[in-house]
Amino acid sequence: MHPIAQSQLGLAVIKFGTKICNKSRIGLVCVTWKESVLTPMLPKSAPKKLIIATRESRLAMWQAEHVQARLQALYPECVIELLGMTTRGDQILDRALSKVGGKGLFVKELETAMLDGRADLAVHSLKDMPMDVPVGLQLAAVLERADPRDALVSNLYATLTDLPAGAVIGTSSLRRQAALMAAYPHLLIKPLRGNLDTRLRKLDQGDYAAIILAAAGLKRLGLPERIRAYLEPEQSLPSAGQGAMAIEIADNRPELAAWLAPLNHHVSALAVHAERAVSKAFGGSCQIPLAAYATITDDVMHLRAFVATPDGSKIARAEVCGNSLDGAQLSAQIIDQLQAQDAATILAQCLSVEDKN
Ligand SMILES: NCc1[nH]cc(CCC(=O)O)c1CC(=O)O
Repeated sequence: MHPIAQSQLGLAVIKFGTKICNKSRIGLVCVTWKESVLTPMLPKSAPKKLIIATRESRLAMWQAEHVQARLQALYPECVIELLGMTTRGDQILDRALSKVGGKGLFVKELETAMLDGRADLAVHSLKDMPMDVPVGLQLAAVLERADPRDALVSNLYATLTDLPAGAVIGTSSLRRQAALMAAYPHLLIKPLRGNLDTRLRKLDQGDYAAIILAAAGLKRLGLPERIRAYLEPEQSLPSAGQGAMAIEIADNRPELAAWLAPLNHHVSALAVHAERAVSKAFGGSCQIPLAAYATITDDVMHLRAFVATPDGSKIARAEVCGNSLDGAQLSAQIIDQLQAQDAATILAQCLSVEDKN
């Protein structure tokens, strides 16, 4: 196995395992390792002023304003301000994210603002957050997950099966690319970067026959009518955390963590933590085509994942069901299943493709 993959596999299981073991199973509220998964009661004190760091894309602003409104409802007396920031991920638009350093590019400036005391919290799309929360920071809450599915957006075609051979599909996600190329080898995938508005503009200019976007983002921007078809998990398994927003804070602010805890959605948090443990085991970046998606019904978690080569020619798939409080064990089982299908070779292939680029 690739040495990086090997060490990361071990690490993920141990850390996630620690988290679950620390958690009380008799109903007492207890904040675990770096990410809290249970929702405590509303704290007795209330914040006087909160500054929310956010990227300035329309989606990021919507998400920050959503959190602002939720907090305002909880703490009517509190002054809540937004601090808009540009990240390197917003600036570098001419290269695939997988080639310029991945997810951290969208969150670093916001994290620095919190560590410097210029902001109290940052609101992120959880999908864009690296699997390792940097030292000094923690996830304080995962909000209730919205639609996790990918969506087909096109001015010409209503479904993926309508697309003719040679049609150009826009996506810069290696996960979406691998899923599409495996199922529709006659389609051409071309990179598509930029925020949602930019991507939609490029589609409307005629650069692509269709593009794939997250349904949640389109709905948040008030553009559900742009969705021509939903890609069900069987067609395009979502990426870890897709559709969920997260709140990040400095880890030396327990009172702030308590103020934000009522926004945590327990079931969504259980699902995305399991997904992120799988993603982390395989490097947790956007450099490899990786999907991890959990649903929870009646306390039963159904966790699915795949690791693929970028062209979709090799795909390792795994699936497990179990108690939703056993996310750590379920993700470890998924990782084992993927390894048994030679995920390490797939991963090594991705990394060597990456080296050549
Ligand atoms: N990678 C960018 C990104 N980050 C979060 C979303 C959508 C909203 C979400 O998944 O919560 C998107 C757009 C997309 O993938 O189409």
